[in-house]
Amino acid sequence: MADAATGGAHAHRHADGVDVPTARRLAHDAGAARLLPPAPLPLDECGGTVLAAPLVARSDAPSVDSSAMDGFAVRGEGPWSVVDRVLAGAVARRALTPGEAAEVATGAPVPAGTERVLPIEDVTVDGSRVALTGPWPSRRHVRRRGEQVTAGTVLLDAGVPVSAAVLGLAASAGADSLTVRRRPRVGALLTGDELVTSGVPRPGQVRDAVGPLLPGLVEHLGGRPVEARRSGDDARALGAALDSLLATDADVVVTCGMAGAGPADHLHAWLGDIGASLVVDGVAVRPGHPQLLAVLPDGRPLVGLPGNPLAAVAALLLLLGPVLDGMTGRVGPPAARVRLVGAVPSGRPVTSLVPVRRGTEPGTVEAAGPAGPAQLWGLALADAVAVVPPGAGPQDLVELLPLP
Ligand SMILES: Nc1nc2c(c(=O)[nH]1)N[C@H]1C(S)=C(S)[C@@H](COP(=O)(O)OP(=O)(O)OC[C@H]3O[C@@H](n4cnc5c(N)ncnc54)[C@H](O)[C@@H]3O)O[C@H]1N2
Ligand code: MOO
Repeated sequence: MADAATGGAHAHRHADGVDVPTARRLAHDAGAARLLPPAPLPLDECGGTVLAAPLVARSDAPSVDSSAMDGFAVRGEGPWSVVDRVLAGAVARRALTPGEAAEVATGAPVPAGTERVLPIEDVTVDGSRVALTGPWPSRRHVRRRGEQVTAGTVLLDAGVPVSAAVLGLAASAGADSLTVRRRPRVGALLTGDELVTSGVPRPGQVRDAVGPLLPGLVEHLGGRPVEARRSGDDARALGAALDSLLATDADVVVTCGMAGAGPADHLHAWLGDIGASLVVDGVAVRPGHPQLLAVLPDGRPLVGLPGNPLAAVAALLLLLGPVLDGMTGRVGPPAARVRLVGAVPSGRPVTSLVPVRRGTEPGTVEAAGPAGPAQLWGLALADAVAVVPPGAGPQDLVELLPLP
């Protein structure tokens, strides 16, 4: 690491950097310090945001007593005379008296006085008379008003990500808009003189693999990818590219490459020069230990990804994810914990990240494929990344970080 960078640095650093739980907590705290303001948004613009206020039911569900079946709402003993017809969108003309029936559609309001709904398959209809063909059905097939939810019920707490199901629930609850925190805008800078963006690289060149994976992962982690710029390796080019990226409205900056201590790694020096605070400078994890998190003088977080592509993904999962959670107030589900079977790292002194997929035995996962730091094959076959803590044995449960 370049000494110049320690000027503005406050991170406590040992050989490898901080441990994984500490890194994730520091990243979450840095994001939470930049909590985005809550804002009302129309429902159709809320997908992928995070609730900033609880979702409260605005009405009872169902809003009236309604039929759960296509059939006949009846009162008293049969046979019944059919006096009304209530299809979806309509309301009954009048209450039923004993011996009367109304034809009803599923979801339609039942007339006042309805005791039960007889499904169409359980009755015979003769002109305006309807009779039960068999014994009384065991169920009444009437959904009572407020049976599912009563007005004022808190359906979801602040912090819940707005999924497709949440949009549907919000609509059912009568909401036209939601108070949410938008996706933080994530600007990126990919560094490296050797990078090419098409074709098979010539000797000395490397095909950029992080640029193509970045938008999908940023999106998966709750951000909005807005810019992906490139810079060569010299210090001035890096500084100019970062300055111009910071002039955009990005809420978070991600860099790729230059996270290490090599001769062309000018990121630490630039961070030191501008007076950034280095919050995480290295994490005790394989792959991805040179990852870093800084807070820029204007308060924006910068996540530095190592150049090796799987190491870059490690940093996205361990640092960018928690930063974005902090900025949006997102509260994820409790971590899934499973047993990692097969050839797995065991008894290592630092945390290992292993791309995994569901194992054949229930409740297990197995390594998905080859996963060296510069290798994405296993990741492409994986549905999650397992976090294997230092010293973990083959029987231990491990946390899964889901992949898109
Ligand atoms: N003396 C040491 N050398 C290295 C160490 C170390 O501790 N001591 N750590 C190694 C580890 S681990 C990693 S990871 C890398 C980190 O490197 P940088 O973040 O400084 O990145 P670069 O040097 O620019 O690149 C490393 C490697 O990755 C390739 N790369 C970069 N960007 C991309 C991209 N967008 N797509 C595909 N591949 C990319 C680059 O060509 C290099 O091969 O440092 C190790 N060295
Ligand atoms: O972070 Mo590095 O890729 O572990 O090799």
